Amino acid sequence: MAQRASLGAAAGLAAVACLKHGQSFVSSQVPPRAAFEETLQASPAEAAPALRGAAHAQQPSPTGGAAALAAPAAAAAIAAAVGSKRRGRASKLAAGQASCVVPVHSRASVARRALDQSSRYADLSLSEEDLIKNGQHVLVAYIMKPKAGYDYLATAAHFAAESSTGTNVNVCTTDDFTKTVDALVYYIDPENEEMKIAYPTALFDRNITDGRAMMCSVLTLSIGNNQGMGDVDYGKIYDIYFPPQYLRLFDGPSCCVIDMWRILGRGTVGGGLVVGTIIKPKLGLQPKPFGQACYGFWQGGDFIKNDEPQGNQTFCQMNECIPEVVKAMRAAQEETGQGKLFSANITADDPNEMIARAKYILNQMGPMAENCAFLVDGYVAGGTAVTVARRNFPKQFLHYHRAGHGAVTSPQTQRGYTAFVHTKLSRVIGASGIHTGTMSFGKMEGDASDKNIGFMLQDDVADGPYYRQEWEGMKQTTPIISGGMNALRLPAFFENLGHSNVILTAGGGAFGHKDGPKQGAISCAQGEESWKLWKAGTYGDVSLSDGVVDVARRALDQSSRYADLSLTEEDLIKNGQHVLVAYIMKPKAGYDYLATAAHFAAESSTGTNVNVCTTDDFTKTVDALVYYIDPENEEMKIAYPTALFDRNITDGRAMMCSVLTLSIGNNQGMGDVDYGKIYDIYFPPQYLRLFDGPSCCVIDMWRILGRGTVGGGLVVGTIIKPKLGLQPKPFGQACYGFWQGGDFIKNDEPQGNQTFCQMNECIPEVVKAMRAAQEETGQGKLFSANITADDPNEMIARAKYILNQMGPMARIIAPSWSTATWLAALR
Ligand SMILES: O=C(COP(=O)(O)O)[C@H](O)[C@H](O)COP(=O)(O)O
Ligand SMILES: [Mg+2]
Repeated sequence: MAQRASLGAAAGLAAVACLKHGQSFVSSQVPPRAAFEETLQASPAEAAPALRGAAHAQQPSPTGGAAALAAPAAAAAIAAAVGSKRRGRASKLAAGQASCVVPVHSRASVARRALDQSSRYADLSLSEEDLIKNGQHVLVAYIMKPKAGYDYLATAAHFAAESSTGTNVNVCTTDDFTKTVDALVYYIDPENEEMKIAYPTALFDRNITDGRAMMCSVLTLSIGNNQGMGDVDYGKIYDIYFPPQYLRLFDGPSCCVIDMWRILGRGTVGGGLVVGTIIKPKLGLQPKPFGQACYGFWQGGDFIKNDEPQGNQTFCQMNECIPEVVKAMRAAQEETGQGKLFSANITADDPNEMIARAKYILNQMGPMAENCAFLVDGYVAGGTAVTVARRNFPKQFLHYHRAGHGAVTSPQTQRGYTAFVHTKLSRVIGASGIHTGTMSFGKMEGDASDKNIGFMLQDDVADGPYYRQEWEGMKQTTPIISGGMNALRLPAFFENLGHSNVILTAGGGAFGHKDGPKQGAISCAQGEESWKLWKAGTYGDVSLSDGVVDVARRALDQSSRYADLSLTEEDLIKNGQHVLVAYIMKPKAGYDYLATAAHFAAESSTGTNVNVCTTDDFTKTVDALVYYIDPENEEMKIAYPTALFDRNITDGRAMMCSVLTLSIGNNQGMGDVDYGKIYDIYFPPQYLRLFDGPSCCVIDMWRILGRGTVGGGLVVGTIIKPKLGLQPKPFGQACYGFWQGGDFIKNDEPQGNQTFCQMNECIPEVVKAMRAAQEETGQGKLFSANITADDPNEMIARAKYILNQMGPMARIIAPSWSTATWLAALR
């Protein structure tokens, strides 16, 4: 115990030595090895065993007592913070869990106090006009608020530092080059919480395979670690500007609504509304009724999409369902004499599965392949999944469904980015169409001013809330309007937008129509027609929206179907057929708790906001069920039958994106839900085993480090700093320096193949450093190389290149992966 306390004191002291007065722990001229020695000399003797391989004379420090337990105290503070986020729900914790919270000693101020870096990371004399004219920066406008007591400019500068080349302290490895790629705060308005940052485009990672840009790198910096900084209360992106030169390094869309118009025989200009639906029920149709539902709608409508969770569920496997769709399409085309369109969901965790699905579907479609779009759940599966579709199937319309986006875009959250930003990014990465909600005319969250989203997606020059974007000929991404839409709501929607050249997907609006889907489809086409007639003055002075919006938002009470409070958790767990999810959920003011919970479960499984004519007895066997509510503590628990979740066609295995699409998908933007957040999720063992789980862990590291396989203790690691801005040689030197005393180095999360530090020069330096350090210390060394990219082929190319360079040391490489959208989804 005494030994532990003294080590704790040492660690605390080391931290103080490094962070005191916000100074670097050494001057930047001192080489890393000497720097390390100097730090050690400032630490008490007990520090030596903790810092492997270093044996130097140590002097006891007079501040040792005060700094003691700094590290455990920090851990306690984190535990306390997590606890406080759960707002007093500690009573629900098992007694044993609560005991892990230890008393908080005075510490946080040292750990959290940020260096004022405004002299380096802010330049308020820069003009936006010049930045745009020079075309070398991505500009990002945030609403940002520092935590109480923090200075606005200093916090903004810390934000820019953490989002580019810095951290919360100065680091000895920073050189003159580094500073040339600093992100700079160029505007602040503390009163309105506005902050603008200019990111040099050189900061962003570029493919080794084709030199093109990747959105994950833009996100990793602009909305990465800055989302969890201790001195920032919140920071959310409201606009983002891409200089045209850099914009052109992204794929952009390859198809859009114009291709649909052509297939529908409407020419290529102003083809008007593509009348579409979503097969409802959302889940729970078997192949035959699924095909019948398609056939019914195509009697009157143009376009059908898989609802976003529909894929290869055990009860509706693709190899039975797609042939039914093809049959229905063929028949409908023959009978109506018109082209028909189908958007098939190919989302999966594994890109190979996505490609297998797409190929299978195109193959089944045969000569109708052009009539087939591919749907990707682009928020939960991330930009990588979108890129799989964009790059492997550029001839197919790429349908971006955004289920789950509300977790970061909702006006209820002050972090993340807005729906405007999310949809704008989708055009950059190549979506042909993306859901844009209904701009307040349907059931989901939204606002009439969201029509700006439509303009940014479709026009060649458009104004965002802060920036004017020139797209310079990049194709449009067509808005897909969806969420509680029906014929009655369309005219006011079009009037607000100013045109009807968009795609409609009305699920409940078609299958909830009292005369069935054919009439539902025809009524939507009439919605467009009647708006045109109204505009022409045919109906005189009549309001388009009176009495309509209210109906759109009022949810049906579905609690008799989607809630069963008599179910016990014990039995659900014993039966092993359900994934159980515990939420903190609050309905909007005026909504009943149980009814909203049931609507939440409906939207997350087999239902929507209205009853649909296609629901059958089988459907109800896979309903998600609310089995527990505690309105006072805002607690709700839902049991999801495992049969609801999509399974690979290639190997029958499970995929996490499907779990997320249902459990934290559209329910994140419902008009009657104030907020809903997952606090726990339980997987029954049978289903859990359908996931891959880890293949390696710290045990492998211990083995490589020569510590056996049990209780090998701390792997002492670092992150190469500066975060960005090191060129290959100094990068290798930084590695060499740390490996003199430590075990493990990771690429900082945005480091990849920046133009100033390309992989084919940097990795050889790392290999050289590793070889030397291993020889000199006689110990194994570990490196975690960042292989993140939008394109999985790029990821594989990186991994192969790195392994190849490592040669016999390949076993000690850990690929590191950081897709910001995934992290956001899981947050
Ligand atoms: O299934 C639906 C709508 O069904 P229905 O027509 O029955 O309401 C879509 O997934 C949501 O519109 C997505 O929302 P958004 O478009 O806002 O992303
Ligand atoms: Mg849907």
